[in-house]
Amino acid sequence: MRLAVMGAGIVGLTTAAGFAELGHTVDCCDIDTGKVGQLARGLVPYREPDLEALISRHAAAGHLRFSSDPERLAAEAEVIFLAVGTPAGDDGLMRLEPLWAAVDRLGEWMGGRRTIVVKSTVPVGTADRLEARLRARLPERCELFVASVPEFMREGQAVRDFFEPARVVIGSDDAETFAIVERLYGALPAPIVATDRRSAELAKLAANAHLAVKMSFANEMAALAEQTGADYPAIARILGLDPRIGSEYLGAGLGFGGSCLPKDARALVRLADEAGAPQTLVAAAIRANATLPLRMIRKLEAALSWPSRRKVALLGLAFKPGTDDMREAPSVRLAQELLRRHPGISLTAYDPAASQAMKRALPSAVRLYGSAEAALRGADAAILVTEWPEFGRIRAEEFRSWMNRPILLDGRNALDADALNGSGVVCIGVGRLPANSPDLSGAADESGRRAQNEEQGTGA
Ligand SMILES: NC(=O)C1=CN([C@@H]2O[C@H](COP(=O)(O)OP(=O)(O)OC[C@H]3O[C@@H](n4cnc5c(N)ncnc54)[C@H](O)[C@@H]3O)[C@@H](O)[C@H]2O)C=CC1
Ligand SMILES: O=C(O)[C@H]1O[C@H](OP(=O)(O)OP(=O)(O)OC[C@H]2O[C@@H](n3ccc(=O)[nH]c3=O)[C@H](O)[C@@H]2O)[C@H](O)[C@@H](O)[C@@H]1O
Repeated sequence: MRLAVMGAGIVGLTTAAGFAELGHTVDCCDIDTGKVGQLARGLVPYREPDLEALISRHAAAGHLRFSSDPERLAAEAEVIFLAVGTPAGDDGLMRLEPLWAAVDRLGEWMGGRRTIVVKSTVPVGTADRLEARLRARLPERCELFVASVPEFMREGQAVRDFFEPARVVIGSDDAETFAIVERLYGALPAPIVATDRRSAELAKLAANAHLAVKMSFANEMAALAEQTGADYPAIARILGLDPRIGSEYLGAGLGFGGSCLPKDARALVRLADEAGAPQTLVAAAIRANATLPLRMIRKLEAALSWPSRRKVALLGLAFKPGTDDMREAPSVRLAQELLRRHPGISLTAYDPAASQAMKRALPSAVRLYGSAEAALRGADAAILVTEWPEFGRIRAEEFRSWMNRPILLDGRNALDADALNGSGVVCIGVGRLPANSPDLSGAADESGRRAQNEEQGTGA
Protein backbone atom coordinates (compact mmCIF):
# COMPACT_ATOMS: atom_id res chain seq x y z
CA MET A 1 0.00 0.00 0.00
CA ARG A 2 1.09 3.63 -0.46
CA LEU A 3 1.34 5.20 2.99
CA ALA A 4 2.37 8.58 4.34
CA VAL A 5 3.39 9.85 7.76
CA MET A 6 3.19 13.47 8.86
CA GLY A 7 5.82 14.21 11.54
CA ALA A 8 9.31 12.69 11.70
CA GLY A 9 9.64 12.42 15.50
CA ILE A 10 10.29 9.07 17.16
CA VAL A 11 6.71 7.94 16.59
CA GLY A 12 6.50 9.11 12.97
CA LEU A 13 9.89 7.72 11.97
CA THR A 14 9.34 4.39 13.67
CA THR A 15 5.88 4.05 12.13
CA ALA A 16 7.25 4.96 8.67
CA ALA A 17 10.22 2.58 8.89
CA GLY A 18 8.10 -0.16 10.48
CA PHE A 19 5.53 -0.15 7.68
CA ALA A 20 8.29 -0.01 5.07
CA GLU A 21 9.68 -3.18 6.67
CA LEU A 22 6.21 -4.72 6.42
CA GLY A 23 6.32 -4.21 2.65
CA HIS A 24 4.64 -0.85 2.11
CA THR A 25 5.92 2.24 0.33
CA VAL A 26 6.05 5.14 2.75
CA ASP A 27 6.53 8.90 2.39
CA CYS A 28 7.44 10.72 5.59
CA CYS A 29 6.91 14.48 5.76
CA ASP A 30 8.10 17.00 8.34
CA ILE A 31 8.01 20.81 8.34
CA ASP A 32 11.51 20.86 9.83
CA THR A 33 13.56 21.08 6.65
CA GLY A 34 16.82 20.60 8.60
CA LYS A 35 15.58 17.30 9.96
CA VAL A 36 14.36 16.20 6.53
CA GLY A 37 17.77 17.04 5.05
CA GLN A 38 19.50 14.99 7.75
CA LEU A 39 17.17 12.04 7.20
CA ALA A 40 17.68 12.19 3.45
CA ARG A 41 21.44 11.83 4.15
CA GLY A 42 20.72 8.76 6.29
CA LEU A 43 21.17 10.49 9.67
CA VAL A 44 18.56 9.84 12.35
CA PRO A 45 18.41 12.64 14.91
CA TYR A 46 17.42 10.27 17.76
CA ARG A 47 19.27 7.74 19.82
CA GLU A 48 16.92 4.87 19.10
CA PRO A 49 18.22 1.28 18.73
CA ASP A 50 17.77 -0.27 15.26
CA LEU A 51 15.94 2.74 13.82
CA GLU A 52 18.80 4.12 11.75
CA ALA A 53 19.56 0.70 10.22
CA LEU A 54 15.90 0.15 9.36
CA ILE A 55 15.56 3.59 7.81
CA SER A 56 18.74 3.37 5.73
CA ARG A 57 17.79 -0.06 4.39
CA HIS A 58 14.38 1.04 3.18
CA ALA A 59 15.52 4.48 2.04
CA ALA A 60 18.21 2.82 -0.09
CA ALA A 61 15.63 0.46 -1.59
CA GLY A 62 13.36 3.42 -2.38
CA HIS A 63 10.54 2.25 -0.09
CA LEU A 64 10.95 5.14 2.33
CA ARG A 65 11.24 8.76 1.29
CA PHE A 66 11.49 12.00 3.22
CA SER A 67 10.22 15.41 2.26
CA SER A 68 8.95 18.64 3.73
CA ASP A 69 6.25 19.00 1.13
CA PRO A 70 2.99 17.15 1.76
CA GLU A 71 1.69 17.69 -1.74
CA ARG A 72 2.81 14.43 -3.28
CA LEU A 73 1.97 12.27 -0.32
CA ALA A 74 -1.49 13.78 0.07
CA ALA A 75 -2.13 13.17 -3.58
CA GLU A 76 -0.79 9.60 -3.65
CA ALA A 77 -1.01 7.91 -0.24
CA GLU A 78 -4.04 5.80 0.58
CA VAL A 79 -3.45 6.00 4.32
CA ILE A 80 -1.91 9.03 6.06
CA PHE A 81 -0.66 8.77 9.66
CA LEU A 82 -0.56 11.93 11.74
CA ALA A 83 2.34 11.77 14.21
CA VAL A 84 3.10 15.41 14.94
CA GLY A 85 3.96 16.55 18.46
CA THR A 86 1.22 17.54 20.94
CA PRO A 87 3.06 19.25 23.81
CA ALA A 88 1.20 20.39 26.93
CA GLY A 89 2.25 23.16 29.30
CA ASP A 90 1.91 23.21 33.09
CA ASP A 91 -1.80 23.95 32.68
CA GLY A 92 -2.30 20.65 30.82
CA LEU A 93 -3.53 22.38 27.69
CA MET A 94 -2.40 20.30 24.70
CA ARG A 95 -1.20 22.39 21.81
CA LEU A 96 -2.98 21.06 18.76
CA GLU A 97 -1.80 23.77 16.34
CA PRO A 98 0.77 21.41 14.73
CA LEU A 99 -1.99 18.88 14.14
CA TRP A 100 -4.36 21.43 12.59
CA ALA A 101 -1.54 22.83 10.47
CA ALA A 102 -0.77 19.33 9.17
CA VAL A 103 -4.42 18.62 8.44
CA ASP A 104 -4.95 21.93 6.67
CA ARG A 105 -1.94 21.37 4.42
CA LEU A 106 -3.16 17.88 3.56
CA GLY A 107 -6.67 19.09 2.90
CA GLU A 108 -5.43 21.30 0.09
CA TRP A 109 -4.16 18.31 -1.89
CA MET A 110 -6.27 15.31 -1.05
CA GLY A 111 -8.58 13.53 -3.46
CA GLY A 112 -10.03 10.03 -4.01
CA ARG A 113 -10.30 7.58 -1.09
CA ARG A 114 -8.16 8.65 1.86
CA THR A 115 -7.80 7.27 5.37
CA ILE A 116 -6.36 9.50 8.09
CA VAL A 117 -4.93 7.70 11.13
CA VAL A 118 -4.31 9.84 14.22
CA LYS A 119 -1.23 8.49 16.04
CA SER A 120 -0.50 11.64 18.05
CA THR A 121 -1.76 11.59 21.63
CA VAL A 122 -4.73 13.97 21.75
CA PRO A 123 -7.63 15.06 23.98
CA VAL A 124 -10.87 13.12 23.62
CA GLY A 125 -12.93 14.36 20.68
CA THR A 126 -9.95 15.50 18.58
CA ALA A 127 -10.54 12.96 15.79
CA ASP A 128 -14.15 14.19 15.51
CA ARG A 129 -12.98 17.80 15.26
CA LEU A 130 -10.30 16.79 12.79
CA GLU A 131 -12.77 15.02 10.54
CA ALA A 132 -15.11 18.01 10.52
CA ARG A 133 -12.21 20.37 9.77
CA LEU A 134 -10.94 18.23 6.90
CA ARG A 135 -14.37 17.70 5.37
CA ALA A 136 -14.86 21.46 5.24
CA ARG A 137 -11.71 21.76 3.13
CA LEU A 138 -11.97 18.71 0.89
CA PRO A 139 -13.09 18.62 -2.68
CA GLU A 140 -16.33 16.68 -3.23
CA ARG A 141 -14.54 13.86 -5.02
CA CYS A 142 -12.72 12.83 -1.83
CA GLU A 143 -13.96 9.92 0.28
CA LEU A 144 -12.63 10.35 3.82
CA PHE A 145 -12.09 7.84 6.66
CA VAL A 146 -10.65 8.86 10.04
CA ALA A 147 -9.35 6.45 12.70
CA SER A 148 -7.74 6.94 16.09
CA VAL A 149 -4.89 4.49 16.56
CA PRO A 150 -2.98 5.64 19.65
CA GLU A 151 0.67 4.78 20.04
CA PHE A 152 2.06 3.03 23.13
CA MET A 153 5.73 2.65 22.16
CA ARG A 154 8.51 3.60 24.59
CA GLU A 155 11.57 5.62 23.73
CA GLY A 156 14.70 3.53 23.63
CA GLN A 157 12.74 0.50 22.41
CA ALA A 158 10.45 2.09 19.86
CA VAL A 159 11.32 -0.34 17.05
CA ARG A 160 10.77 -3.39 19.26
CA ASP A 161 7.49 -1.94 20.53
CA PHE A 162 6.35 -1.27 16.94
CA PHE A 163 6.86 -4.88 15.88
CA GLU A 164 5.74 -6.43 19.17
CA PRO A 165 3.11 -4.18 20.67
CA ALA A 166 1.16 -5.34 23.72
CA ARG A 167 -2.01 -4.38 21.85
CA VAL A 168 -3.17 -2.39 18.85
CA VAL A 169 -6.15 -0.15 19.47
CA ILE A 170 -8.18 0.80 16.41
CA GLY A 171 -10.70 3.47 17.17
CA SER A 172 -13.10 4.00 14.31
CA ASP A 173 -16.74 4.77 13.98
CA ASP A 174 -17.43 2.58 10.97
CA ALA A 175 -16.57 -0.91 9.76
CA GLU A 176 -14.90 0.18 6.51
CA THR A 177 -12.37 2.42 8.28
CA PHE A 178 -11.63 -0.37 10.75
CA ALA A 179 -11.04 -2.85 7.91
CA ILE A 180 -8.57 -0.54 6.14
CA VAL A 181 -6.49 -0.01 9.30
CA GLU A 182 -6.75 -3.65 10.36
CA ARG A 183 -5.20 -4.70 7.04
CA LEU A 184 -2.09 -2.76 8.05
CA TYR A 185 -1.80 -3.67 11.73
CA GLY A 186 -3.07 -7.24 11.29
CA ALA A 187 0.49 -8.13 10.19
CA LEU A 188 1.72 -7.62 13.77
CA PRO A 189 1.56 -10.34 16.44
CA ALA A 190 -0.75 -8.44 18.79
CA PRO A 191 -4.35 -8.48 19.92
CA ILE A 192 -6.37 -5.84 18.10
CA VAL A 193 -8.93 -3.97 20.15
CA ALA A 194 -11.69 -2.47 18.06
CA THR A 195 -13.37 0.48 19.68
CA ASP A 196 -14.78 3.91 18.90
CA ARG A 197 -12.53 6.92 18.39
CA ARG A 198 -13.23 8.63 21.71
CA SER A 199 -12.51 5.48 23.70
CA ALA A 200 -9.23 5.00 21.81
CA GLU A 201 -8.22 8.58 22.60
CA LEU A 202 -9.10 8.27 26.28
CA ALA A 203 -7.47 4.83 26.58
CA LYS A 204 -4.12 6.31 25.55
CA LEU A 205 -4.28 9.04 28.18
CA ALA A 206 -5.55 6.53 30.75
CA ALA A 207 -2.65 4.15 30.10
CA ASN A 208 -0.03 6.83 30.71
CA ALA A 209 -1.93 8.19 33.72
CA HIS A 210 -2.15 4.72 35.22
CA LEU A 211 1.62 4.29 34.96
CA ALA A 212 2.07 7.73 36.57
CA VAL A 213 -0.22 6.78 39.47
CA LYS A 214 1.58 3.47 39.94
CA MET A 215 4.98 5.17 40.10
CA SER A 216 3.83 7.84 42.53
CA PHE A 217 2.35 5.11 44.69
CA ALA A 218 5.75 3.38 44.59
CA ASN A 219 7.56 6.58 45.55
CA GLU A 220 5.23 7.37 48.45
CA MET A 221 5.47 3.78 49.68
CA ALA A 222 9.28 4.03 49.52
CA ALA A 223 9.14 7.20 51.64
CA LEU A 224 6.93 5.40 54.15
CA ALA A 225 9.34 2.46 54.21
CA GLU A 226 12.19 4.85 55.04
CA GLN A 227 10.22 6.40 57.88
CA THR A 228 9.12 3.09 59.37
CA GLY A 229 12.30 1.06 58.98
CA ALA A 230 11.01 -1.17 56.20
CA ASP A 231 12.78 -2.05 52.95
CA TYR A 232 11.00 -0.79 49.80
CA PRO A 233 12.85 -2.96 47.23
CA ALA A 234 11.66 -6.02 49.17
CA ILE A 235 8.13 -4.60 49.25
CA ALA A 236 8.22 -3.90 45.50
CA ARG A 237 9.25 -7.49 44.86
CA ILE A 238 6.46 -8.80 47.05
CA LEU A 239 3.90 -6.58 45.34
CA GLY A 240 5.24 -7.38 41.89
CA LEU A 241 4.95 -11.13 42.33
CA ASP A 242 1.18 -10.69 42.56
CA PRO A 243 0.07 -10.89 38.93
CA ARG A 244 -2.87 -8.64 39.78
CA ILE A 245 -0.37 -5.87 40.58
CA GLY A 246 2.51 -6.70 38.22
CA SER A 247 6.17 -5.90 38.78
CA GLU A 248 6.67 -3.09 36.26
CA TYR A 249 6.67 0.62 37.11
CA LEU A 250 7.13 -0.03 40.83
CA GLY A 251 10.67 1.35 40.77
CA ALA A 252 11.01 4.20 43.28
CA GLY A 253 13.47 7.06 43.01
CA LEU A 254 13.55 10.40 41.33
CA GLY A 255 10.22 9.90 39.57
CA PHE A 256 8.89 9.91 36.06
CA GLY A 257 9.92 12.32 33.33
CA GLY A 258 10.07 12.33 29.55
CA SER A 259 8.12 13.97 26.78
CA CYS A 260 4.90 12.07 27.36
CA LEU A 261 3.97 10.63 30.76
CA PRO A 262 4.04 13.97 32.61
CA LYS A 263 2.35 15.96 29.84
CA ASP A 264 -0.31 13.32 29.18
CA ALA A 265 -1.11 13.09 32.90
CA ARG A 266 -1.50 16.88 33.03
CA ALA A 267 -3.64 16.83 29.87
CA LEU A 268 -5.90 14.14 31.35
CA VAL A 269 -6.40 16.15 34.55
CA ARG A 270 -7.35 19.22 32.55
CA LEU A 271 -9.67 17.29 30.26
CA ALA A 272 -11.31 15.65 33.28
CA ASP A 273 -11.84 18.99 35.05
CA GLU A 274 -13.42 20.42 31.93
CA ALA A 275 -15.62 17.34 31.57
CA GLY A 276 -16.74 17.54 35.20
CA ALA A 277 -15.20 14.18 36.20
CA PRO A 278 -12.07 15.23 38.13
CA GLN A 279 -9.18 12.78 38.21
CA THR A 280 -8.01 13.46 41.75
CA LEU A 281 -5.73 10.42 41.86
CA VAL A 282 -3.84 11.46 38.75
CA ALA A 283 -3.57 15.04 39.99
CA ALA A 284 -2.12 13.75 43.28
CA ALA A 285 0.34 11.55 41.36
CA ILE A 286 1.63 14.59 39.48
CA ARG A 287 2.05 16.54 42.74
CA ALA A 288 3.80 13.61 44.44
CA ASN A 289 6.18 13.27 41.50
CA ALA A 290 7.18 16.92 41.75
CA THR A 291 8.35 16.50 45.37
CA LEU A 292 10.98 13.87 44.58
CA PRO A 293 13.98 16.04 43.62
CA LEU A 294 13.55 17.97 46.89
CA ARG A 295 13.35 14.71 48.82
CA MET A 296 16.66 13.72 47.32
CA ILE A 297 18.17 17.09 48.22
CA ARG A 298 17.08 16.61 51.84
CA LYS A 299 18.95 13.30 51.86
CA LEU A 300 22.01 15.01 50.50
CA GLU A 301 21.72 17.66 53.19
CA ALA A 302 21.50 14.95 55.84
CA ALA A 303 24.59 13.24 54.45
CA LEU A 304 26.68 16.31 53.82
CA SER A 305 26.82 19.41 55.93
CA TRP A 306 27.70 22.67 54.22
CA PRO A 307 26.53 21.54 50.75
CA SER A 308 27.14 25.05 49.42
CA ARG A 309 30.87 24.45 49.76
CA ARG A 310 30.80 20.95 48.32
CA LYS A 311 31.32 19.27 45.02
CA VAL A 312 28.47 16.97 44.05
CA ALA A 313 28.43 14.75 40.96
CA LEU A 314 25.27 13.81 39.07
CA LEU A 315 25.50 10.39 37.42
CA GLY A 316 23.10 10.27 34.48
CA LEU A 317 20.99 13.13 33.15
CA ALA A 318 18.57 11.73 30.54
CA PHE A 319 15.00 11.08 31.72
CA LYS A 320 15.77 7.36 31.52
CA PRO A 321 18.67 5.18 30.37
CA GLY A 322 19.05 4.36 26.69
CA THR A 323 18.07 7.82 25.47
CA ASP A 324 19.55 11.31 25.30
CA ASP A 325 16.12 12.88 25.76
CA MET A 326 16.09 15.59 28.44
CA ARG A 327 12.41 16.54 28.15
CA GLU A 328 11.08 16.86 31.71
CA ALA A 329 14.12 14.93 32.99
CA PRO A 330 14.27 14.89 36.83
CA SER A 331 17.98 15.83 36.56
CA VAL A 332 17.06 19.34 35.42
CA ARG A 333 14.79 20.08 38.42
CA LEU A 334 17.33 18.49 40.74
CA ALA A 335 20.18 20.63 39.43
CA GLN A 336 18.09 23.83 39.45
CA GLU A 337 16.88 23.23 42.99
CA LEU A 338 20.35 22.29 44.27
CA LEU A 339 21.83 25.49 42.87
CA ARG A 340 18.95 27.56 44.25
CA ARG A 341 19.15 26.13 47.76
CA HIS A 342 22.92 25.93 47.89
CA PRO A 343 24.47 28.71 45.84
CA GLY A 344 28.16 27.98 45.61
CA ILE A 345 27.71 24.21 45.34
CA SER A 346 29.92 22.78 42.62
CA LEU A 347 27.88 20.49 40.37
CA THR A 348 29.54 18.11 37.95
CA ALA A 349 27.72 15.63 35.73
CA TYR A 350 28.22 12.77 33.35
CA ASP A 351 25.79 11.00 31.05
CA PRO A 352 26.86 8.32 28.57
CA ALA A 353 24.62 9.95 25.94
CA ALA A 354 25.92 13.47 26.55
CA SER A 355 24.96 15.90 23.81
CA GLN A 356 24.75 19.62 23.18
CA ALA A 357 20.99 19.40 23.75
CA MET A 358 21.67 17.91 27.16
CA LYS A 359 24.04 20.74 28.02
CA ARG A 360 21.47 23.31 26.91
CA ALA A 361 18.76 21.75 29.09
CA LEU A 362 20.85 22.05 32.27
CA PRO A 363 21.68 25.20 34.26
CA SER A 364 24.93 26.60 32.86
CA ALA A 365 26.69 26.16 36.23
CA VAL A 366 26.64 22.35 35.82
CA ARG A 367 29.98 21.14 34.45
CA LEU A 368 29.56 18.20 32.07
CA TYR A 369 32.39 15.65 31.88
CA GLY A 370 33.16 12.90 29.40
CA SER A 371 33.37 10.04 31.89
CA ALA A 372 32.01 9.00 35.27
CA GLU A 373 35.53 9.09 36.64
CA ALA A 374 36.09 12.70 35.57
CA ALA A 375 32.76 13.83 37.08
CA LEU A 376 33.40 11.94 40.31
CA ARG A 377 37.01 13.13 40.84
CA GLY A 378 37.19 15.06 44.11
CA ALA A 379 33.41 14.92 44.65
CA ASP A 380 32.07 14.96 48.20
CA ALA A 381 28.96 13.04 47.16
CA ALA A 382 27.32 11.68 44.03
CA ILE A 383 23.67 11.31 43.12
CA LEU A 384 22.77 8.53 40.71
CA VAL A 385 19.98 10.11 38.67
CA THR A 386 19.64 7.81 35.65
CA GLU A 387 20.33 4.09 35.94
CA TRP A 388 22.70 3.58 33.00
CA PRO A 389 24.16 0.06 33.36
CA GLU A 390 27.76 1.36 33.33
CA PHE A 391 27.27 2.98 36.76
CA GLY A 392 26.61 -0.45 38.25
CA ARG A 393 30.01 -1.58 36.99
CA ILE A 394 32.01 1.05 38.92
CA ARG A 395 33.87 -0.77 41.69
CA ALA A 396 33.91 0.29 45.34
CA GLU A 397 37.66 0.97 45.20
CA GLU A 398 37.13 3.25 42.19
CA PHE A 399 34.50 5.30 44.04
CA ARG A 400 36.86 5.45 47.02
CA SER A 401 39.91 6.53 45.05
CA TRP A 402 38.16 9.01 42.73
CA MET A 403 35.94 10.78 45.25
CA ASN A 404 36.92 13.06 48.08
CA ARG A 405 34.35 11.23 50.14
CA PRO A 406 32.52 8.23 48.67
CA ILE A 407 28.94 9.09 49.57
CA LEU A 408 26.52 7.78 46.96
CA LEU A 409 22.84 8.68 46.92
CA ASP A 410 21.36 6.08 44.61
CA GLY A 411 18.23 7.73 43.21
CA ARG A 412 17.20 4.60 41.28
CA ASN A 413 18.26 1.73 43.56
CA ALA A 414 20.53 0.67 40.72
CA LEU A 415 23.74 0.05 42.69
CA ASP A 416 24.57 -2.94 44.85
CA ALA A 417 24.20 -1.01 48.10
CA ASP A 418 24.97 -3.96 50.37
CA ALA A 419 28.26 -4.75 48.59
CA LEU A 420 29.30 -1.08 48.42
CA ASN A 421 28.44 -0.40 52.05
CA GLY A 422 30.59 -3.36 53.04
CA SER A 423 33.53 -1.91 51.09
CA GLY A 424 34.00 1.50 52.62
CA VAL A 425 31.51 3.34 50.44
CA VAL A 426 28.37 4.95 51.85
CA CYS A 427 25.54 4.01 49.49
CA ILE A 428 22.05 5.21 50.34
CA GLY A 429 19.21 3.86 48.25
CA VAL A 430 15.57 4.89 48.04
CA GLY A 431 13.24 3.33 50.60
CA ARG A 432 15.99 1.15 52.02
CA LEU A 433 16.25 -0.28 55.53
CA PRO A 434 18.40 1.79 57.88
CA ALA A 435 20.60 -1.31 58.21
CA ASN A 436 21.50 -0.91 54.56
CA SER A 437 22.02 2.81 54.91
CA PRO A 438 24.81 3.30 57.40
CA ASP A 439 24.61 5.92 60.08
CA LEU A 440 25.66 9.12 58.41
CA SER A 441 26.07 11.26 61.46
CA GLY A 442 29.82 10.57 61.51
CA ALA A 443 30.17 11.35 57.80
CA ALA A 444 28.19 14.54 58.14
CA ASP A 445 30.13 15.67 61.22
CA GLU A 446 33.43 14.91 59.60
CA SER A 447 32.64 16.67 56.32
CA GLY A 448 31.12 19.59 58.22
CA ARG A 449 34.27 19.95 60.26
CA ARG A 450 36.39 19.92 57.12
CA ALA A 451 34.23 22.54 55.41
CA GLN A 452 34.40 24.75 58.48
CA ASN A 453 38.17 24.43 58.57
CA GLU A 454 38.38 25.26 54.88
CA GLU A 455 36.19 28.32 55.43
CA GLN A 456 38.42 29.49 58.26
CA GLY A 457 41.49 28.81 56.13
CA THR A 458 42.87 26.25 58.58
CA GLY A 459 42.90 23.39 56.05
CA ALA A 460 41.25 20.01 56.49
N1 LIG B 1 7.91 9.87 21.99
C1 LIG B 1 7.25 8.77 22.26
O1 LIG B 1 7.85 7.79 22.69
C2 LIG B 1 5.77 8.68 22.07
C3 LIG B 1 5.02 9.77 21.64
N2 LIG B 1 3.66 9.66 21.48
C4 LIG B 1 2.88 10.78 20.96
O2 LIG B 1 3.10 10.85 19.55
C5 LIG B 1 3.17 12.20 19.11
C6 LIG B 1 4.52 12.46 18.47
O3 LIG B 1 5.52 12.25 19.43
P1 LIG B 1 7.07 12.39 19.07
O4 LIG B 1 7.38 11.55 17.89
O5 LIG B 1 7.81 12.18 20.31
O6 LIG B 1 7.07 13.94 18.66
P2 LIG B 1 8.25 14.98 18.35
O7 LIG B 1 7.79 16.26 18.93
O8 LIG B 1 9.57 14.42 18.69
O9 LIG B 1 8.19 15.09 16.75
C7 LIG B 1 7.10 15.62 16.08
C8 LIG B 1 7.54 16.05 14.68
O10 LIG B 1 6.41 16.61 14.02
C9 LIG B 1 6.88 17.66 13.19
N3 LIG B 1 5.76 18.55 12.80
C10 LIG B 1 5.17 19.51 13.55
N4 LIG B 1 4.18 20.10 12.85
C11 LIG B 1 4.15 19.48 11.64
C12 LIG B 1 3.35 19.63 10.46
N5 LIG B 1 2.38 20.55 10.40
N6 LIG B 1 3.58 18.83 9.41
C13 LIG B 1 4.57 17.91 9.45
N7 LIG B 1 5.37 17.72 10.53
C14 LIG B 1 5.15 18.49 11.61
C15 LIG B 1 7.94 18.33 14.05
O11 LIG B 1 8.82 19.12 13.26
C16 LIG B 1 8.62 17.12 14.69
O12 LIG B 1 9.72 16.67 13.91
C17 LIG B 1 2.88 13.05 20.35
O13 LIG B 1 1.50 13.30 20.38
C18 LIG B 1 3.27 12.15 21.50
O14 LIG B 1 2.54 12.46 22.67
C19 LIG B 1 3.00 8.48 21.71
C20 LIG B 1 3.70 7.39 22.13
C21 LIG B 1 5.13 7.39 22.33
O1 LIG C 1 3.13 8.16 25.46
C1 LIG C 1 4.33 8.00 25.42
O2 LIG C 1 5.11 8.76 24.86
C2 LIG C 1 4.97 6.81 26.08
O3 LIG C 1 5.27 7.19 27.45
C3 LIG C 1 5.93 6.17 28.19
O4 LIG C 1 7.15 5.80 27.58
P1 LIG C 1 8.50 6.66 27.77
O5 LIG C 1 8.19 8.11 27.88
O6 LIG C 1 9.40 6.22 26.67
O7 LIG C 1 9.12 6.26 29.16
P2 LIG C 1 9.03 5.06 30.21
O8 LIG C 1 10.00 4.01 29.86
O9 LIG C 1 7.63 4.63 30.44
O10 LIG C 1 9.58 5.81 31.51
C4 LIG C 1 8.94 7.01 31.94
C5 LIG C 1 9.58 7.54 33.19
O11 LIG C 1 9.24 6.71 34.30
C6 LIG C 1 10.39 6.44 35.07
N1 LIG C 1 10.21 5.13 35.75
C7 LIG C 1 9.93 4.02 35.03
C8 LIG C 1 9.71 2.82 35.65
C9 LIG C 1 9.77 2.74 37.05
O12 LIG C 1 9.59 1.68 37.68
N2 LIG C 1 10.05 3.87 37.76
C10 LIG C 1 10.27 5.07 37.13
O13 LIG C 1 10.50 6.10 37.81
C11 LIG C 1 11.54 6.47 34.07
O14 LIG C 1 12.76 6.71 34.72
C12 LIG C 1 11.11 7.60 33.18
O15 LIG C 1 11.51 8.84 33.72
C13 LIG C 1 5.03 4.91 28.21
O16 LIG C 1 5.70 3.86 28.89
C14 LIG C 1 4.72 4.46 26.78
O17 LIG C 1 3.85 3.33 26.79
C15 LIG C 1 4.06 5.62 26.04
O18 LIG C 1 3.78 5.26 24.69
